[in-house]
Amino acid sequence: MFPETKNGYTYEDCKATADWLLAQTDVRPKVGIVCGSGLGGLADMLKNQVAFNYKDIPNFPQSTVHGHAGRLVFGTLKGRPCVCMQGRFHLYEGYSIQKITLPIRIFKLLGVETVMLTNAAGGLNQDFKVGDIMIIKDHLNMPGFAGNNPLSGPNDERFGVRFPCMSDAYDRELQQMAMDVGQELGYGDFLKEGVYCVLGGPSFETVAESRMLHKLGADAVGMSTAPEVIVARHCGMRVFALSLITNQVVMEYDSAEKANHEEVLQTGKERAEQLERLVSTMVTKIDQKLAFSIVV
Ligand SMILES: O=P(O)(O)O[C@H]1O[C@H](CO)[C@@H](O)[C@H]1O
Ligand SMILES: Nc1nc2[nH]cnc2c(=O)[nH]1
Repeated sequence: MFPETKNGYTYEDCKATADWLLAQTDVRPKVGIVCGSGLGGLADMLKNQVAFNYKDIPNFPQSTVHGHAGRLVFGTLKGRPCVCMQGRFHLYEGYSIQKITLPIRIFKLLGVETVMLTNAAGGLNQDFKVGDIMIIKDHLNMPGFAGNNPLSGPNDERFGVRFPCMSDAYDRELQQMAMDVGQELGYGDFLKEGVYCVLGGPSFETVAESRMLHKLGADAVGMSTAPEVIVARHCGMRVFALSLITNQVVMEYDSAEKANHEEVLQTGKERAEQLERLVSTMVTKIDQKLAFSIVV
């Protein structure tokens, strides 16, 4: 419906999409959620849903990956207004990095203040097990090292500054809240924290690549999230992100294990319930915190 400029969408394009959505729902979301591979069940938890297929939303790309339904769902999670991407976009689908992060700017223009992202990732940290939930405390943005950053191109100050700080990208209070909620829910044994590394994909890592990433300080590796985080922080939203460790990355040449998307989706199914409870409990606490900060 709108032309994609060389460097992505303009502020006005994003605003047109946000206004189109706002005209069709009374929900005014304060929290925006992005569901990772096989983790779309979170969106199904929303009550009083108003849902849009991506193909019907002006400017939106289409989901092409199994495990990403391709729906934007508005509704309430435990009474709190939310919007949820049931399916995200990845560089390897052939979209530009500006296009895969476009929904995050639309979140901002919908009124979202906090973004919560989930992903499926391979475990590099040798203490991690399949099924662990890793609270992301930092990232290594490998496509960014090669110049593929979602903020490349002209900067529109209405979104944010030219050179945004990323040393505080992952909100520390929300990380602590996740730890506390996880302990309350009895998840202590499988709740971890660590550094997420994004690669372009879609091929999984070689043994040499995995060993290198581990040495560089990455605890988990995937093909998403960091570009979305950069865009969210650029436009001033708070960010919380977690990885479900869906597979153990192969680090030895004599291993019989082979990374595959079916295992990723299967692990997602097995941990879905706990992950959904963690995120939905956090949403209620974030909301209370916002209400409190308005009162004082
Ligand atoms: O990051 P999400 O979308 O959870 O998906 C992860 O799972 C897929 C590989 O199985 C890749 O797309 C990887 O990024
Ligand atoms: N790159 C990468 N992405 C993943 N997503 C889920 N598991 C993996 C993995 O092992 N490697």
